[in-house]
Amino acid sequence: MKKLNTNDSRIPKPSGIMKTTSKMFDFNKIKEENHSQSCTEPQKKPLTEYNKSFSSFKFETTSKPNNLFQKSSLRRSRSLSDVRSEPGPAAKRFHPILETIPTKRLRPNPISKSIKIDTLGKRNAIHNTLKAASTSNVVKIVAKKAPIISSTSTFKAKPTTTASKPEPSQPAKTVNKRPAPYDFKARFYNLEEKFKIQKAKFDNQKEQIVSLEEQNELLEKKEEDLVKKLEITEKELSEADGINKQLKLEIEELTATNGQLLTKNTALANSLSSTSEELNELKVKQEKLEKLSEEHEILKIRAENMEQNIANASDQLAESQNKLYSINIERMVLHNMVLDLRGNIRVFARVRPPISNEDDKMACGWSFIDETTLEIVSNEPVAGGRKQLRYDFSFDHVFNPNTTQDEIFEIVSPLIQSALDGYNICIFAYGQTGSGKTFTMDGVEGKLGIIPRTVKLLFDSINSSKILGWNYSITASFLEIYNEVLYDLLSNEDKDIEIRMANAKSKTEIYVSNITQTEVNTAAMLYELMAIARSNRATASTIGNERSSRSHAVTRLEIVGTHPSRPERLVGFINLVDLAGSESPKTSQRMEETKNINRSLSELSNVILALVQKNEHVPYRNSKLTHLLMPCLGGNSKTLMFVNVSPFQENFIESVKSLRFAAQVNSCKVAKAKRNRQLVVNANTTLVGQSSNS
Ligand SMILES: Nc1ncnc2c1ncn2[C@@H]1O[C@H](COP(=O)(O)OP(=O)(O)OP(=O)(O)O)[C@@H](O)[C@H]1O
Repeated sequence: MKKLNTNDSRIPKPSGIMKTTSKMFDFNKIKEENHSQSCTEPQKKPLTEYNKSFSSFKFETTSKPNNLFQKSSLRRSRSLSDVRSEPGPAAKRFHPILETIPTKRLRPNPISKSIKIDTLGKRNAIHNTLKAASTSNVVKIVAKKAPIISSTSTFKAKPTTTASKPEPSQPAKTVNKRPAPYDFKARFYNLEEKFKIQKAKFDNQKEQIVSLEEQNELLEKKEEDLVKKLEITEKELSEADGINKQLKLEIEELTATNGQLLTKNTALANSLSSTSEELNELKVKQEKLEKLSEEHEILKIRAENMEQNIANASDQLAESQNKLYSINIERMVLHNMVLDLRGNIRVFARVRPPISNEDDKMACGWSFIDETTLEIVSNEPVAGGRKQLRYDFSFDHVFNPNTTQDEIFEIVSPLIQSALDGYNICIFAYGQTGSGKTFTMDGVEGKLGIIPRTVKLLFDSINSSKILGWNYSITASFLEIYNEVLYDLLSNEDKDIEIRMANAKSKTEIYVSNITQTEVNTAAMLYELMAIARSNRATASTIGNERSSRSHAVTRLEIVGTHPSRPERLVGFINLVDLAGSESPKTSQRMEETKNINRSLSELSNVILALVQKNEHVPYRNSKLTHLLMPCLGGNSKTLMFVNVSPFQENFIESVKSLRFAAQVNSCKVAKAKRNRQLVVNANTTLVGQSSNS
C-alpha cells in the first residue's frame, strides 16, 4: 500500500480515519472522497497571500521568522475565532518593529507565493478536517474569514469586522485627511494611527498564525497518529489479507474436505444402512441361535439320557446277542436235524411240460398220485391184450409240469441256509438230454433257476447274519467235466486241473488244483462270473436239444463264516451241478461224448448205491464227477438230486431209467451229516474237524 505523504494535502479527516480504521477496506474510498472534497471545495484565500502584507514586518520572536513562515506554511490555519478568543503566548512573545511603510503597494513575494501554493492543499485539508470536527467552529471560521480575505487584498486602514478590540475611531477619521506636508505632527499622527491599525491587524494575524500553528501541530500529531494507525491498519490489513488468503485456502481445503466427508458420509450412511440390516439379520439369527442353544441344551440332556439308555441297551444287546447266538446255534442244529430226518440225499422228480415246438409229440401217461409219488404210463399200443407199461416211483417230492421255479426253490432254500451253517451242499440235476436239467438249475430270463436264486439267497442271508455278528466271505469257482477232463470255466488257459486230497487224514476232503477261485462280494459280481462260465461251457447240438450241454458243469461256492467274539468259523461248500444229459447210444451222434457221459453217470449211480448199501468202499474215484462230488456225497453233506424227465412217449424208456435210478438213490440214507466247525487257535492256525450235530 502506498505510504501516506505528510505533505499531501489530501489528509483524511480524523473522524473519517477513525471510521476507516473500523472499516479497513473503505480507507482508499475515504481518501478519494477527501481529495474530491478538497478539489471541489471553493477556493479559499491562500494564507500566503495574506502573509504578503506582512512581509515588511519584522518580529521579535524566539523562533526564526523564516522558520515560522515555513512552518506556518506547512500548518493548517486555525479558526479566526480561536486566534481572537485565545491569544496564544506566541502572540505575546513577539513585538513587531515597524519598518518603513512603503509608499507603494507591495508586490507579491515569489517565495511567499510558493509557500501560499504549498499550503493551499493543506489549508483546504485542515479546513475540511476542522469542518468535520466541529460544525460550530466551521461557522465561526467562515464568519471570520471574510475580513482576512478582504484584508489580504490591501493594507488600507480599513476597520476589520472581526476586531473585537476597540479600534481608535478618531485617528481613522483623521487618516483620510491628508495633512499638510509641513504638518509633521499630523502626518506622524496619521502614521501612528496607521501603525496602530496595522499593528492591530498584525496582532490579529499573528494570533491567527499561532492558532493555526497550534492547530497545525495538533493536526500533525493527529496526522502522525493517523499515519501510525494507518500503518497499523495497513499492517493489520496485510495480515488480514494474508489471513484472508489463508482462510480462503483453508475454506477451499475445508470445502474439499467437506466434499470428501460428504462422500464418506454417504458411503458411511449406505454402509450403516447395510450394517443395520445385517445387524437386524444377526439379531434374528442370534434369537434363533439362542432358541437353538436352548434346544441344544434340551437335546444335550436328552442325548445324555439317551447315551445312558444306549449304554443300557448295549448291555442288553450284548446279552441279547449272546442269547441270539445261542438260539441261532440251536436253530442251526434243529434246522439240520430236520434236514437229516428228511435224509441226507433227497431226490426230487420233475416232469417238464412240452414246449412250443413239441405240440405234435405224444406224451406218456403221467399221474401225480401225491407230493411224493408219480406214475408213468406208456402210451405205446400193446399187442396181445397185454397191459400197458405202468410204473410208480416215490421221491422226496414230485413236481408236475405246472410247477413253477418259485415253488421249486422254496423247497430247496433250506439247504442253502445249511451251507451258511457250515454244511456241504450238493444239488445236481440228473436226467435225459432235453429233460429240463439246465432249466431247473439255471432257468431262463424271467424264470430263474436254482443257481441264481441260491446266489441271491446267499447274499441276503449273509446280510441278515451280520446282525448276529457273523461275517461271511464267498469264493466262487466254475468247473466243467467234458470227456473226463476238468476245465476251468473262468479261464481259457490250457492247464492241467486235478482233483487232489486236501487232508491225508480225511479221505473225503479234496481240492482242485489250478482252478480260478474268485472272491465275490455281491450277487451281481457272481452273476457276471456265471455268465462267463456259461459262455465258456461246451455246447453242441443234439437230437434232443438244440443247445444240449455235453458236459457236467459244476458251480462251487466256498462260504466261510466268522464271528468276532467267537473262536470258531464255519466253512461250507455248495456244489451246484448241471449234469450232462444221458443219451441212448443208439440215437447219439457223438458216441465218444455219450459214452463218457453215460459212464460218469453210471459211476455216480454206483457211488450212490454203495452209499445206500453202506459199503465200506465207495468208488468215488472211478469218475471225475464222483471224485469231485465226493465231499458232498459222503457223510458230511446234504445232497439234493433232481431227476428231470421229459413228458413224451418217445422218451418213455429213458424216463423210466432215470426215475428208477433216482428212486434207488432216494432210498439211500447215509449217516448223519456233520457240521464243519474249525476251532480258531490263532489267526494262522486252524484245527479242522467234523463235529457231531448232537
Ligand atoms: N419246467 C419247464 N417249463 C418250461 N420249459 C421247460 C421246462 N423244463 C425244460 N424246459 C424247456 O425244455 C427245453 C429243454 O430243456 P433243458 O435244456 O433244460 O434240458 P436239459 O436236460 O438241460 O438238456 P441237455 O441235457 O441236453 O442239456 C428247453 O427249451 C427248456 O426251456
